[in-house]
Amino acid sequence: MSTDQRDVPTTYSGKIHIAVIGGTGLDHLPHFHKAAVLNVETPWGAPSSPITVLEHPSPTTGKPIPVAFLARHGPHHELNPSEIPVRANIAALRKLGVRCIVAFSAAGSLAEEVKPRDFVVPDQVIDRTKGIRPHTFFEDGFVVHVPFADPFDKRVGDVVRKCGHSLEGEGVVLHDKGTVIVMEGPQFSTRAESNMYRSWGGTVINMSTLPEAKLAAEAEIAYQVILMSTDYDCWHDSGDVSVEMVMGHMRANALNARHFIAAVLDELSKEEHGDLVRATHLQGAREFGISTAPAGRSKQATEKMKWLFEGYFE
Ligand SMILES: CSC[C@H]1O[C@H](OP(=O)(O)O)[C@H](O)[C@@H]1O
Ligand SMILES: Nc1ncnc2[nH]cnc12
Repeated sequence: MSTDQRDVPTTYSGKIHIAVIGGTGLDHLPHFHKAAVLNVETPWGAPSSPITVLEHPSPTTGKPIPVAFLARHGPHHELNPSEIPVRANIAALRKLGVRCIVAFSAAGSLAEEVKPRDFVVPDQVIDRTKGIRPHTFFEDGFVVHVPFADPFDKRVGDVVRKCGHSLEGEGVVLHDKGTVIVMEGPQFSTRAESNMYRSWGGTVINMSTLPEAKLAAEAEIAYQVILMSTDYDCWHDSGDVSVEMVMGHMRANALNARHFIAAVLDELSKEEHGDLVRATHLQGAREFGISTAPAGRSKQATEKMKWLFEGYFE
């Protein structure tokens, strides 16, 4: 353990509403004050990594606003996309008070106009995971069906888009919408699959946006992912995707990615977004959407639900 880490508190008393989930090439956020590092246990196990609490001064009030940061693949990228304990990640963040997540992920481009190093703020998703990832909180005697027609939160998405465009003069290229195909992995696609996804209207492809977005929706958390294109996948004649290619583009564009996230955190820390980061527009949706009648609810599942949704189901 570094001296730096030894000195950081392991508890944090305030509520944290905003979180960033980082992926490949973005396993920490430097240049933020590290207020705490938390080890949170959930009924779904431990999250991918300890959760770092960063404090970000609000540009309007100067007040330090806490932001939770979680490295999706673990502190040393030891979890492949199918192994990520996504339920524990989302549950741990919700328990800390998080109601607004800005996720970040590398993605292959399926469209000529989305060049490597461009950013995409998608508005749709197609699920090509294979059912091997636990993907719901609502099971084992506690059935809830959640709307998912618009998989990302439009309000958070619009804040993210505005911030991305404000950085255009600094070399950020942003595509305001698109469909992300989420595949199982860890192998990349075949050429036939890549061409099929293009024919479906896919804009970009990755392995991590699901079930993350589905579980956030279940947990009444406003969620938007920012994708950075790191390759043209294998449909393109510029060379097949490899980890070296992904990492090369990610490293080369890391500064833009960090500026983008900092701009989003600046904006979300403003008082005018208080309701948005508390997701008051989503609040309470799960409490009354249960399909299972009280007599059919298992005690074990109900306990987990009470843990996750404090104050509901009393
Ligand atoms: C190292 S390339 C594959 C990897 O990159 C994408 O996203 P993330 O940023 O979460 O790592 C993709 O989903 C895969 O996990
Ligand atoms: N081409 C690709 N396919 C799936 N996931 C990716 N992550 C980055 N590039 C990718």
